[in-house]
Amino acid sequence: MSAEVIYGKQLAEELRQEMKKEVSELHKHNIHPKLVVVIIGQDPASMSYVKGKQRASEKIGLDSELMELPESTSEKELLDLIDQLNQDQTVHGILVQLPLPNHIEDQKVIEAINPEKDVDGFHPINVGRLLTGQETFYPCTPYGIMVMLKRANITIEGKHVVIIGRSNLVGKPVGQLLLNENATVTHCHSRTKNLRDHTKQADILIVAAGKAGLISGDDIEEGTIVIDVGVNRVDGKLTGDVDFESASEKASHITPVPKGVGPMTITMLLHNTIKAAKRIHNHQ
Ligand SMILES: Nc1nc(=O)c2c([nH]1)NC[C@@H]1CN(c3ccc(C(=O)N[C@@H](CCC(=O)O)C(=O)O)cc3)C=[N+]21
Repeated sequence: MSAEVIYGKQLAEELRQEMKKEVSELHKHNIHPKLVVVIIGQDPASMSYVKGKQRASEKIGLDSELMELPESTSEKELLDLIDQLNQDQTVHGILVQLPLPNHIEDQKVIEAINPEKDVDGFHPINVGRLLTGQETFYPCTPYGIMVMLKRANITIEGKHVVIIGRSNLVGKPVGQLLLNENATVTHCHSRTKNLRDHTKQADILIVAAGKAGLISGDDIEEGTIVIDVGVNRVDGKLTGDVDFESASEKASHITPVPKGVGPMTITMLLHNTIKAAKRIHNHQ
């Protein structure tokens, strides 16, 4: 079997066209959704992601501001800035690019963001809402994965989904979203024994481990749906966690890297920013 490739990039473009129309409608009601992205330091990979977010925001007509702060920024300075952005009526979404330098505690920064402006969906309030099945900002990568599965007409209810990875950003929340939609979810991670025994049982395999080449065709059964969330740089090239060539011979569906999950992550960030603006302005 040769897998159907699910191109997040293509779906992302469709969705962004719709969002562009929605933003111009909001402008007519004097609502100008605005995203502020804060980046500390100059890590080249992080810089390239935030530039991508910036470009995508502008393309659909969002107001967007990139705040580039030096590596030497103190935790207090960052928290003060967040406080300012929380109070700024013109700002609807705040994203602080992770990872942060070692002298700043990620969780402290995440908790400082007003949950109503938390377009990443990382604030404990929003995490708790997701856990209890309430309406909230869903983290962008997990949300993007759900939209991709739906648009590919993949049924989630009753499926056995195996997730490799348990980060707060991807592994845990994607498991929660899938559980909320009645999947049976298994989480594997770095201490899991006999990983292949688990991956072979997956109807849907989500790989978010951050290890290039972790999964190959030998690790899955025929007909598995494979979602590759890896963003690894190997010899300067972006590659996922899955060996695409061997896995696509057995999978029924597979996402590539690049052009797979990544563009959907950015798209859901745009979606969350529009949603934040509508909520703050009490618009429908
Ligand atoms: N607060 C926070 N929120 C995040 O959502 C967040 C973060 N920090 N830190 C880093 C990770 C990583 N991430 C990506 C987003 C888009 C692509 C993406 O669009 N990738 C393109 C290619 C981009 C390229 O070639 O460089 C693709 O896969 O086709 C990748 C990675 C968001 N993250």
